[in-house]
Amino acid sequence: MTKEQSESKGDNGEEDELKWKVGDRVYALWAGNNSFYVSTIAEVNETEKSVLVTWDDADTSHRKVPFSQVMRPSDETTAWSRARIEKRATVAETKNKGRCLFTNEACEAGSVVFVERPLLVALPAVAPLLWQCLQKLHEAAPLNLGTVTFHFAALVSVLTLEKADIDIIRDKYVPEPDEEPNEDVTRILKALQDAPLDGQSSKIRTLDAKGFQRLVSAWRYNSFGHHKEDGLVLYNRISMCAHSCDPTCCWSYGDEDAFVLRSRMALEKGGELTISYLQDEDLLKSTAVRQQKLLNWKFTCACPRCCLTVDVGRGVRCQRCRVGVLYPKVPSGGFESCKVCGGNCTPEDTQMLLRMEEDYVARVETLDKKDLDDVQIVYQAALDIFEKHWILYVMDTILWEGLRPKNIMEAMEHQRRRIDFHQHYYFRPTFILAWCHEELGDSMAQTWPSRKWHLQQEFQRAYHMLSILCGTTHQYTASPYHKLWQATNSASNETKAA
Ligand SMILES: C[S@@+](CC[C@H](N)C(=O)[O-])C[C@H]1O[C@@H](n2cnc3c(N)ncnc32)[C@H](O)[C@@H]1O
Repeated sequence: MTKEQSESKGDNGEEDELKWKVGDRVYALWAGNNSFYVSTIAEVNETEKSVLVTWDDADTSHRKVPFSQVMRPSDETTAWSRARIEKRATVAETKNKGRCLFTNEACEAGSVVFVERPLLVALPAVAPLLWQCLQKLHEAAPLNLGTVTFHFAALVSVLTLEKADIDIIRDKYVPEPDEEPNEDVTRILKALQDAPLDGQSSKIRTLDAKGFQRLVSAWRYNSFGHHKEDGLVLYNRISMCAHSCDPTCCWSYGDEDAFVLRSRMALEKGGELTISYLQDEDLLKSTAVRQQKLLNWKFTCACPRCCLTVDVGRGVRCQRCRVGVLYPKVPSGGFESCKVCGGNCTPEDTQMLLRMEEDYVARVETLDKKDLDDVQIVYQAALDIFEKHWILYVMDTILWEGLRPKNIMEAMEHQRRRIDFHQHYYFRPTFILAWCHEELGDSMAQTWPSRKWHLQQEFQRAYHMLSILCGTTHQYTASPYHKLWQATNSASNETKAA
């Protein structure tokens, strides 16, 4: 935390130690559970390099906090200078993943690695006429990428950025650096020659097609969808992060679309900083499905989860004893022998099970979420064949959401099964798992309000996970924290010690 305490002085890399003073509002680490809480500095001891804080909840324990465990409220949300980010993380070439990002310091689970401001946020409002023009072209004949956002962002880069920043974008990873302009790029440039673009047309009219193609691909392989609007955001350092299906980092948004990168687990100095290019939901799907999705970025993932030789997210019931669960070996496709009856799947059974799995996957993908009766029929039939399988998780999610307003008891069973599967297949903090616990706590509060220990347990789990994923001060984390507070109905240490 020492580095996070430093005051950033712009991009020249100078950093001064913060001088704390009485009355400063800060986040300080409460030694009761090693989480940060809001407080006010009551005393400063320069000799001991510590402060005495007054916790906002009037708790009187662990008030003495070393400087290294005190942060400004904005440190977790305001973008850091480039120099400060470079001190924290290094880009290095790797054998099989190109340039990747590594931490220069050991990190605790949940600590902020850095906060980066966007290089560019390409939203329709930045160039409305250009946006409309591209939309019209897309409506007339759909662009191959299925959206105008990549072409729009590439053009907005040319319109709004200085050459140095455009060069940064040109340097981003693209699968074919020498790619010739494709039909969409040529068509768009042609159409824009006569379009009214608010006096900015000359920059676009002089843009060469190959350069435009490169920018489109750079945006395609390195940007993030904007979290609120139809548009894209590109970050410089973050775009060096490799993907992993067991990512070492997670992120949330800070001020002005800043990217807050946090370690999801404890990391040693030099450890790789990875994120997931897939949504949390997809991290719970089989290795084959994840790898298929990652082909969008044109690589075959070789992360630790993808290298496992057995896929424990694709369990089937043993056909012989009906008790054991069999998992397929990858990539061969045969099933392991049953750990209960010791039986082996015959080649015919293996073929039959794999075919049924394919059929069910296809069926689940086309389920109408509103038709709960149909979902329940498919679910019940699938339970006869599968156990600890990701398609059951997908149906448990549909049934939890659909049944919740109508039949809370039944819905809760599906929520419990979602938690069980998540913990079985991918036991790391994720927003999905945290919210599963929080929602289950909400349902328990409605159904059995007297079972305090149970509510507390669900809210505590959600709170601790969200503290890692987005920090103790984020609004997402505040939600289970307040529920926990209400459930325990106490303003004492008990609540924080949760
Ligand atoms: C956003 S870029 C990351 C930076 C890139 N490595 C570079 O050299 O600029 C995404 C590309 O990095 C590579 N990459 C990322 N994660 C990978 C992984 N787990 N395995 C193999 N390649 C990966 C792929 O080529 C992917 O399309």
